[in-house]
Amino acid sequence: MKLKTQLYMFPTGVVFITLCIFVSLYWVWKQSDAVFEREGYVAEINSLVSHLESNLLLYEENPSRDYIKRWEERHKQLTVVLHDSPSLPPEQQTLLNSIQGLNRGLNVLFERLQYLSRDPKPETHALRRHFREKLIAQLETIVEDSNQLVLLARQSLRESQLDQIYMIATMLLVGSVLLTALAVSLSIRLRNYLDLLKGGVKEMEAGNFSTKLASVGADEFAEFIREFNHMQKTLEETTISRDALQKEIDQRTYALKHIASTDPLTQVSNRRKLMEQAELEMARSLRHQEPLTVLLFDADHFKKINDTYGHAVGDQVLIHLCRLSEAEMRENDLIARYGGEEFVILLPHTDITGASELAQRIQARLKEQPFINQGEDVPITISIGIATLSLNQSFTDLLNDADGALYRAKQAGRNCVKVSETRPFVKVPGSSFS
Ligand SMILES: Nc1nc2c(ncn2[C@@H]2O[C@H](COP(=O)(O)OP(=O)(O)OP(=O)(O)O)[C@@H](O)[C@H]2O)c(=O)[nH]1
Repeated sequence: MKLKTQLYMFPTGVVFITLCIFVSLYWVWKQSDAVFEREGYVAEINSLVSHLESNLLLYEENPSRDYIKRWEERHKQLTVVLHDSPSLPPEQQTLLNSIQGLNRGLNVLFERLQYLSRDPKPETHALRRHFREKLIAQLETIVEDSNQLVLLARQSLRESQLDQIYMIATMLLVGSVLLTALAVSLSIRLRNYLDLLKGGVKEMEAGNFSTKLASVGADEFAEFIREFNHMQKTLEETTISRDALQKEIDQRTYALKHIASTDPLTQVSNRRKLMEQAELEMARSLRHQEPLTVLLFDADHFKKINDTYGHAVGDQVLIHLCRLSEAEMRENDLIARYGGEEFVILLPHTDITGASELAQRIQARLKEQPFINQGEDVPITISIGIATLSLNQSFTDLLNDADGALYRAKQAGRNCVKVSETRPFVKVPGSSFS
């Protein structure tokens, strides 16, 4: 059943019950009116009968023509009243018929009484009294019957009132039961649909757009659920395309970051990345009181290699130099091209000893694995300067120290390692720096 129909049933039911109650009350009012009318009618009959009775008594005392005339007038009026009766139910109509029969007999009896009244014989006296008593008895029977008619009318009204009360009570009871059942069914429907929707919204909130809500039937709720599913599908598609876009952006951002921080020839970090990373490592080194050392190396007589083999081979030699160095480094170490044929290796948690060992390993490896150009070894050596971080020193100062050591290595004949003589960063338990 459609929700609209179910909602319309409430006012329709209330209007129907109210109408029935009004009709019922109107019916009772009409019945009461009819009883009042009958009471008036019976009062009129009783009044005329009473007149006839008193007229009869007067006639008995003085049997004059005047009283006969009055009797006839009253009797005529009574006949007219009985003839123009209101419409009555069968039982009351039977009673009225009996009154009409009695009325017809009144004149016969009165005529006989007149006849006997004119006869002065003493033996007629008893007969006259008999007719008079019969006439009075008949008049009283008319009064009794008419009173009975009123009683019947009142009884019929009472029955009718009881019927209407039962009918109204039944209607109110049935109506309220039906409307309550309707309200309960509506509230269950509403609660079920709201629970369903709540589940759907929670799923969406959790990022799950694929769960479709079950739409049963063809009511407004089912229509709403279908619209909800449609919205969920649209959102799912939008989210998928947004996710794909975000993935693409992430990939491109990563590529751009890589390009921005990488030397295009050797694919090691560039100077910019070196500076960024150095800043982090210096802060970490100071915080954890760990040594931080740099290794600065430069290819020896590189100009000669370029001149001998050409610039392109010189490029390949630089790449070879980087790959060999990387092979000897730890994961946390960072190699960066500092400029031209000069490279820096940033060594966290490493002191001078560790850096010197690495420098020697790189030199040894270079000796073992020279660059080969067209089947011919290209002899290449490097000079290395090492410096470790001192207290209150900037990274530029540290590089300058390493550069000073490198200079000394060059001066010492190249292909060797020199260490900066600045005061190293020393870890002292229980205090900060020394
Ligand atoms: N092939 C190549 N050569 C480069 C690159 N960058 C710098 N160079 C060359 O490297 C050479 C460096 O020469 P110098 O500064 O005189 O030093 P060197 O010849 O290595 O001599 P020392 O450093 O004193 O041993 C120059 O000829 C530069 O042109 C590069 O990316 N590729």
